[in-house]
Amino acid sequence: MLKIDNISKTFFAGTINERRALVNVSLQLDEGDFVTVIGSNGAGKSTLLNTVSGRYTVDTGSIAIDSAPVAKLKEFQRAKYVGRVFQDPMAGTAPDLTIEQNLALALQRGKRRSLGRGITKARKERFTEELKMLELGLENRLTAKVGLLSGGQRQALSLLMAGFTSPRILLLDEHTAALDPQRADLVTNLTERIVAEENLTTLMVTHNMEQALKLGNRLIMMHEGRIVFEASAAEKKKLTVPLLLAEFAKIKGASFDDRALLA
Ligand SMILES: Nc1ncnc2c1ncn2[C@@H]1O[C@H](COP(=O)(O)OP(=O)(O)OP(=O)(O)O)[C@@H](O)[C@H]1O
Repeated sequence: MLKIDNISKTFFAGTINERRALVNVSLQLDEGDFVTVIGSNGAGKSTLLNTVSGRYTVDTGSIAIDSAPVAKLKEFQRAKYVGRVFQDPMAGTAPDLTIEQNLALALQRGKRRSLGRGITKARKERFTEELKMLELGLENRLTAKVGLLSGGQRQALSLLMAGFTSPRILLLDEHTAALDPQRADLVTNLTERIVAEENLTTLMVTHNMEQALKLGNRLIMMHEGRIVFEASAAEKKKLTVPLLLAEFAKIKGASFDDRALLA
């Protein structure tokens, strides 16, 4: 489904600001795999998602979605494969368009865009049904501008839109981090439901360890551009927050020792 093979990405290579964001990263997701990604600040988590979505191209290595090589495709050319929800609730939806216009746009993703004939009666019915699922009452506000919604409501809508056309890969980048605990729980539960119902292959970055353990069937930990710890489905079931923290400590200690050795 998603095959990331030995990719590397360095920003500002050869300058004083050089940042090795990804170093020889390989990762394979089978259909329906839901991998949670944790790691310290600057570990390369967002860059990993950005190289899958096409926001950044890789320096070396390859990425295949459904066996099709995509590493050289531009972001818009990958849009038909990839659904994405960002940390910023404002990023996934268009504030000046109504809820139904946003949903119509999401349906058009990867196809030729045309807003005019986007909102048919049949579509309105579908939108109403899908919005009911969110249990936020948005089905009664189809013609309300999205800019009027709360962050949590927008994030729930973004998630619905990202899952709308059953993307081959769903990328979630700290998509509950900016929400208050109650809304974060709501969006977390919604994520679980949408991913399960659509059997979406998903990569989710989170700083919340409980969320990383609750969601998904596999887990990876990144540090300094590398995947430093991987839990398979069976291993993930046995993981706890203290065990993850112990892994973190071990890895940070190890890299400190490495640096000490180099000094
Ligand atoms: N567009 C960019 N230009 C320059 N450097 C970048 C860019 N994007 C990321 N980096 C650098 O690449 C490294 C990895 O960043 P990335 O955002 O992927 O980390 P992250 O694990 O998502 O961190 P965080 O948890 O803090 O969001 C960092 O050193 C960062 O400064």
